[in-house]
Amino acid sequence: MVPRLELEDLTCVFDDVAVVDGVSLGIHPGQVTCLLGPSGCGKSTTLRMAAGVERTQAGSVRIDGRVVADATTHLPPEARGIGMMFQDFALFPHLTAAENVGFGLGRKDAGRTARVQDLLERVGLAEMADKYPHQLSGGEQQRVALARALAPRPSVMLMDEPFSGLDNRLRDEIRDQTLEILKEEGAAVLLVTHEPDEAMRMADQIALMRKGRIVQVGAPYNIYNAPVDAEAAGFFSDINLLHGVVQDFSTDTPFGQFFCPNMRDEADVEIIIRPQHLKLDFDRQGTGPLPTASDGVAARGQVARARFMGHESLVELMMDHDGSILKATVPGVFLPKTGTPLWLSLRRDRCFVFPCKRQSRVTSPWLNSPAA
Ligand SMILES: Nc1ncnc2c1ncn2[C@@H]1O[C@H](COP(=O)(O)OP(=O)(O)OP(=O)(O)O)[C@@H](O)[C@H]1O
Repeated sequence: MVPRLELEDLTCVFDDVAVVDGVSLGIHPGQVTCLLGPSGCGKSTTLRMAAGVERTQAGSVRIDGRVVADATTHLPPEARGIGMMFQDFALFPHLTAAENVGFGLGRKDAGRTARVQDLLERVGLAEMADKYPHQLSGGEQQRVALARALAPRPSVMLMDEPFSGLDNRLRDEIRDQTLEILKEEGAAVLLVTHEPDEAMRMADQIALMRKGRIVQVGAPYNIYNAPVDAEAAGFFSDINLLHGVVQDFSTDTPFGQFFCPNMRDEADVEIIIRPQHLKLDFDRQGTGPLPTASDGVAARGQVARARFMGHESLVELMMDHDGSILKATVPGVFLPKTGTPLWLSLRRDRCFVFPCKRQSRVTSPWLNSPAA
């Protein structure tokens, strides 16, 4: 099946810098794709090229197989059959909620009133139809903006940080409502965000972007559980990072041996693990837990700090073997005193081993860097 929205090799150069560099992506009807990445990586510029607000310098944008932009073609945004929603909502202040929603529908459109009414009901604002934007809360304005963007039944929805103006309390609820309506409408959705949680919550597919390029595309589960590199892993959560050196396709660590297939001898490697995949155990007069196949060998440290985070506790251990700090999270309340000896093991199926990309070679092979 041809994707409804196809970006192929999109490139945008500003002042000799490629801020978007060969981006390709396909989005099917009813699918939400989140373009996720740090500030300045080129997400909005990509979206703006898809919308037609920014000219496409190289590559192409196709909607339902039709070229709407390439080096020689440029359909304006209103001729592309897209809905757009940006972070400032940009409602017309002199129009009521109902008039805002109906704005993109022709005055002679027979179904106009019914469509406006239906959308206002679905976003839970039927009672607010005659209110002006300044009489609505931030969350209500966001919902009017959503209804307005969806009113002409766009085949593609382009959304740039559409929830960033909302306070935290409202945001989750509105995200869920928005997702439900987007799914009902069946548009292909490209949503820009710099928040991993938002992408995990909303996306069928996440496209992770860095320095103008897409570095990984996949379902949230796959991106989280099989990151392409340490930076991708660190984008979604705090991580622990151990360094190792390859010898005979493996590296030895105080937590046991890790395989390093296809890596040459003497190569530096990084072993990444998220804090929730470390296991803590009591000291038992210095003996610690026995090694197991799934958790490898345990290593000892002393509690440097323990904090209660709400639904879990974060324990930082200073490791006996090199003085580095490793972080482990434990469900519920676990607040051992500073200096308490504890043993730490790593869930080996949750460790990622990557060639080290960093330029500076570390002095201690087991040094744990601050989380990315
Ligand atoms: N019109 C422009 N002229 C020159 N540089 C620009 C222009 N628009 C964007 N840039 C630069 O391109 C880079 C990418 O910007 P873009 O807005 O696409 O990033 P982003 O990933 O959406 O960031 P954010 O999450 O902060 O919005 C930035 O370094 C930005 O300064």
